[in-house]
Amino acid sequence: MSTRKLVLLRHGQSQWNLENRFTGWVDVDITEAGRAEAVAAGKLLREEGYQFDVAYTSVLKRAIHTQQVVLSELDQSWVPVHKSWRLNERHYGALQGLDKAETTAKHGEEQVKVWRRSYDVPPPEMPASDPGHPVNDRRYSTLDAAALPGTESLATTLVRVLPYWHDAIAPDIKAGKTVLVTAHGNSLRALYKYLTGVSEKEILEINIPTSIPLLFELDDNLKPVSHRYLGDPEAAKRAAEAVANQAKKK
Ligand SMILES: O=C(O)[C@@H](CO)OP(=O)(O)O
Repeated sequence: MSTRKLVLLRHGQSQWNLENRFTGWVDVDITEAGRAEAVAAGKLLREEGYQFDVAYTSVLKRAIHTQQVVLSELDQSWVPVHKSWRLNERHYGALQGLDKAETTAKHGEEQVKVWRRSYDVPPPEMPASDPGHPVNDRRYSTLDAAALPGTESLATTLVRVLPYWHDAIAPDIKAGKTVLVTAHGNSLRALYKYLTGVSEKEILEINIPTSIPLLFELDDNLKPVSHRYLGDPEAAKRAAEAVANQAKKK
């Protein structure tokens, strides 16, 4: 049996992470701090000798730019990159743009936790007439409009991530390639749930911090043998807790 390496990486701090707003498919960039986080992730991967053969990302610039910084830091900017909308963040529906703490003050902690972390309850839907709906965005114009969401739960996010996993990412890993996937808090939680098989209840407590590489070692059948954050485990734990607490009332 050989062990295959898959590194999952959430983008560095974005402008709306900084402003504590629900983001979803809104295409905000990383901040200077986010760029520094990406540099740090790249350095860590370089120190540990990672050599990627292929990289995957979403069609949102916070993930794309984070990945470019990481590959540049590794001096592996030549690595082929594939972008897909299927790796986008979970669509946050009508919550996109709202302040997380204000939303909690208005709707209560329990409701906001359900919207943020439950497995199958989607946030309120954004109508297709909203200029922010993906049917009105040129980058998705070649896709079937029926596939474009106005909101998503983690469960429906997983349904659209999985075909890309099976058709593109998994075959590369099976072919022995070392793969980097740079994506988003919830599209990565969907993949995390699929890979680890954690329950719908357990996934509620899983939070993915920005720009800390999460290494999965997989067997020949792509079953995880182990998974862990690279670098200081305590720092990763603290960063994940900070994500969980973002919706706390001020
Ligand atoms: O706003 C978002 O799109 C996500 C990730 O930043 O937020 P949350 O952690 O609340 O799911």
